[in-house]
Amino acid sequence: MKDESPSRTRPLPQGQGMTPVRPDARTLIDTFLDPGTWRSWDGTPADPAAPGSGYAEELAVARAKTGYDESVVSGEGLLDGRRVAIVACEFSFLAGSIGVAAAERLTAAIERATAERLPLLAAPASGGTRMQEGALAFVQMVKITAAVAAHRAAGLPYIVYLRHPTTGGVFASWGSLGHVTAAEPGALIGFLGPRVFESLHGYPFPEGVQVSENLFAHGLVDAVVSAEDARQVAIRVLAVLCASREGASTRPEPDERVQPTEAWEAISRSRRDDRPGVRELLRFGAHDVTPLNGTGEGENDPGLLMALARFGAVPAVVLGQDRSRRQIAAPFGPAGLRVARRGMRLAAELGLPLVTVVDTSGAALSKAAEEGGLAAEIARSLADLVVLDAPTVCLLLGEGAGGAALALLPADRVLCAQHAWLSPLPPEGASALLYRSVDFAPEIAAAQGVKSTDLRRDGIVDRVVPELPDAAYEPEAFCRRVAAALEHEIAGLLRRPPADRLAARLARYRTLGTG
Ligand SMILES: CC(C)(COP(=O)(O)OP(=O)(O)OC[C@H]1O[C@@H](n2cnc3c(N)ncnc32)[C@H](O)[C@@H]1OP(=O)(O)O)[C@@H](O)C(=O)NCCC(=O)NCCSC(=O)CC(=O)O
Repeated sequence: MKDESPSRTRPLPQGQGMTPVRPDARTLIDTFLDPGTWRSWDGTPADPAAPGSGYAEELAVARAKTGYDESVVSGEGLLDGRRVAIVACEFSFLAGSIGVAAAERLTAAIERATAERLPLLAAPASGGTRMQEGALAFVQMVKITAAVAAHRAAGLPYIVYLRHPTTGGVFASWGSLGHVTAAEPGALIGFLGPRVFESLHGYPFPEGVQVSENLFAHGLVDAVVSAEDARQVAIRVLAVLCASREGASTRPEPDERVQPTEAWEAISRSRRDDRPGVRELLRFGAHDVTPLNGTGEGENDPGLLMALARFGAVPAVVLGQDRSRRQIAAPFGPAGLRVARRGMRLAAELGLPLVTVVDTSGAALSKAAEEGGLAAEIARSLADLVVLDAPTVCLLLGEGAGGAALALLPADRVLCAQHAWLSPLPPEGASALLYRSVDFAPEIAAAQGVKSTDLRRDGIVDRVVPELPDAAYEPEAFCRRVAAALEHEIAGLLRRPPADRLAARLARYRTLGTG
């Protein structure tokens, strides 16, 4: 569709910095899609205004002024060669507000995307419910939400790019339901519009709250990116979310005999500062990596890295305890587990394999962690994982101390790096518990069967990935070896019927130690 609109861009409101312009809906769509591939799905919208009314006049003026026939645009195109559906608001048309006709256009487009099994991209920018249409407009958010929920329930991706400004019922419905959500830099994103707030209360809404960057800081959006970068994010995300779940056959499992190591030596090696962690695993062993941010519900934890990625051909949601953040952040706590549980839901909903990476010296032990529900969150994580409706692989990568490790353990297949370990407490803690002294940690570690080969012997681990002779000496090669093992395991799981996979997982944990 060729754009004839006179309002291709809009100036930013006062006080929003120096960025001079924001793209209108069609410019945004042109930025997103491959050139020349856009096809509109829009028919002539119904006219909700009584002829001769003030509202009819406003609609006529908006149409003449903007070149748009309604506040939303819908259609399809190619994104890096992949067919996608797209819906976007045009703010210059009555503030991108949603009345019955706009809601109908949105809902029909979402339903068509679902019927044609297309990934859906949404780019709202709106003052919310159209005030001229009142309560009937207000309840339209329900049908839009129902359509989004059905799209997601069909296992289809929904990606949201929040633009300046997104407020009210739009933010509180289809703007906040993305599997992945990005926001425009410096954009005003909030529930109640600040102008309305000030008029109602007589003082301004606090500055710096309803802005993309603050939403990111609170784990409410995954990224703050320009429209050009949002295109690249969407391409990478869809490369993972739409990747084949067939489980292409990989090379046969290599014979990975490992040299036996003393437990204490393994523990010492696992604690080296230069040992590769989940970040190095993703850098050297994965591609199409997109970090996700926070719970989407107002919490974040720098100790938990969540990302979409591919290992070779296979896609995955990766949830990893991030050793690189230990020095600068509080230890992994209940918020980290809530972030992890978002990743689990994402995997289950989209049928994506899940990879958990255990590398923790123990959970946060603090007032905040206790009051934040650490134990309950470990329990919920265990409960979610053990019955998760997705192929799951756990990688014990380094330290594996206590409930924080256990919370990410249950999986169809469990891999363990040669010098990784799993223990109910850090060995020093176990020594203190039994002997009121930390001095017996090496002996206790040896006796508790915490090292990789012991874990494999006991059926807790399926496969040990060698370190030659230590992951810290060969980080790149080690990470590639681990990634190849992950790809192999995931591909194998994808080839199994889901019901068999789940039954085998439950049987494994039912019989551990007794079988
Ligand atoms: C979105 C904004 C921050 C944009 O500020 P700007 O300074 O850029 O623009 P502006 O305020 O001059 O608005 C541009 C024009 O759009 C109109 N306008 C804004 N929002 C509208 C709406 N929802 N319905 C109908 N018209 C609307 C304004 O009156 C103005 O008209 P003119 O140019 O003629 O003067 C602000 O408009 C705002 O705070 N809007 C209210 C947001 C909000 O609280 N929505 C909740 C609605 S109830 C809802 O959605 C349900 C729910 O909350 O669950």
